[in-house]
Amino acid sequence: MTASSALPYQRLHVELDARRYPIHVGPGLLDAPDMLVPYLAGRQVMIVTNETVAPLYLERLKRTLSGDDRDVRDVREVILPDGEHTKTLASVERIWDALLAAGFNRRCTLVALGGGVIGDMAGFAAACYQRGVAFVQVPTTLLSQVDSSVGGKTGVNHPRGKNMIGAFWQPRAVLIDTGTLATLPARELSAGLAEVIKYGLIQDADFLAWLEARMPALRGLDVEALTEAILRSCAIKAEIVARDETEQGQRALLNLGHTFGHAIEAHQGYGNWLHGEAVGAGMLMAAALSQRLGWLAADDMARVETLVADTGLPVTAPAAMSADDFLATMRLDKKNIDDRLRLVLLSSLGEACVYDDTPSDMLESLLADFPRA
Ligand SMILES: NC(=O)c1ccc[n+]([C@@H]2O[C@H](COP(=O)([O-])OP(=O)(O)OC[C@H]3O[C@@H](n4cnc5c(N)ncnc54)[C@H](O)[C@@H]3O)[C@@H](O)[C@H]2O)c1
Ligand SMILES: O=C(O)C(=O)C[C@@H](O)[C@H](O)[C@H](O)COP(=O)(O)O
Ligand SMILES: [Zn+2]
Repeated sequence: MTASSALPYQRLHVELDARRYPIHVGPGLLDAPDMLVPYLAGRQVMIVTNETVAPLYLERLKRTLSGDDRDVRDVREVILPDGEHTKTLASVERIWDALLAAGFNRRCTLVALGGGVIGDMAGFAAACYQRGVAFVQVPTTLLSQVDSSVGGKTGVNHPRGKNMIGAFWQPRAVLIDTGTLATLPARELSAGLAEVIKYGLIQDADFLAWLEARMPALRGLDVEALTEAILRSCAIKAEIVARDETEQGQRALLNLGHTFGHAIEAHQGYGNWLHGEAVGAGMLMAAALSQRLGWLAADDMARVETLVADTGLPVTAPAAMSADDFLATMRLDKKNIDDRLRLVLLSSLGEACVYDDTPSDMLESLLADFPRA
């Protein structure tokens, strides 16, 4: 971070009937037992992390969770390999194996320490272990802080499609220590900013304009700008999830750019392209299609292109991917109903819709014409 933060920690809530849970945001929260311990189900705690994040933050979290003489907890860890390609059922089995080896019961809590890959897998492991145990999200990438730690989508990839195996399973709390962003590689920061831009595009034109002005500060790790981006993003996500927890309707708007992006990720074998990068290119494809439908003006399209480029994200699709490659994966997308492709498109900047009537020749020509590199 470029500035040491005088900001206090802040808190939002996800309002899900009786299952309201907090999102704590602030610097140094990894060291704050008050923000974590009240959300544990019992004395058994399994931290799920990976080999990149463990050397950075595991010991601090263990100290915070371990308790004192009066209140001792059994805190274990499972350290998984790193990378999107490891987001598989086999990795989740390693979590279950560790839980059983430790003799953990239904009153245990899983704590996900890491990015979205760890959070999605730990959440899914928690959803299934002994038919469901508590879990807490401690996200350490920008992407996981603004998106994946909130809302309860958990799961793993399948070679044929992204997040194809999973469950909705909400965390008991989300603890966002903004200090962890200091160690995040610049490329991962840009990937996280893709999901931040998404919120502006789908429902907040003012936020979009703020992002255009503040992108250099965000990429420069300005702590106040990042904190504001996290709070505004989480507020939008929490509000959409509260309206439509299991994606019966409006939650699908959070999928802007993902139908195209998931096709890129699956085609690449979940390597090379980061999720946020694929979403960045996918949002450009969705915007370009919206322009062809006559919904987005050329000036608006240019604003989206400039913002995505200024974020350091790819503005082209992979050279090796044909229109048919895109369509093969897009046909398996979870949003589709019967044979109809449902895409999230932009009705204007700051407003999105789910649309299932795109003329197939228009989509095919967009997929063929979109720039490749
Ligand atoms: N559940 C949801 O709602 C949701 C939403 C968005 C994305 N996702 C999923 O999230 C995943 C992407 O998440 P991601 O972008 O966090 O990727 P990631 O989990 O792979 O993390 C990115 C990289 O950063 C490293 N890292 C994590 N924290 C770090 C830190 N503080 N300092 C240094 N390195 C650190 C990780 O080890 C990894 O190498 C995808 O699988 C995507 O499908 C899920
Ligand atoms: O929370 C949601 O809903 C989202 O769609 C957020 C997305 O950013 C995220 O990538 C999510 O995992 C995609 O879900 P999927 O159902 O399309 O696999
Ligand atoms: Zn996403």
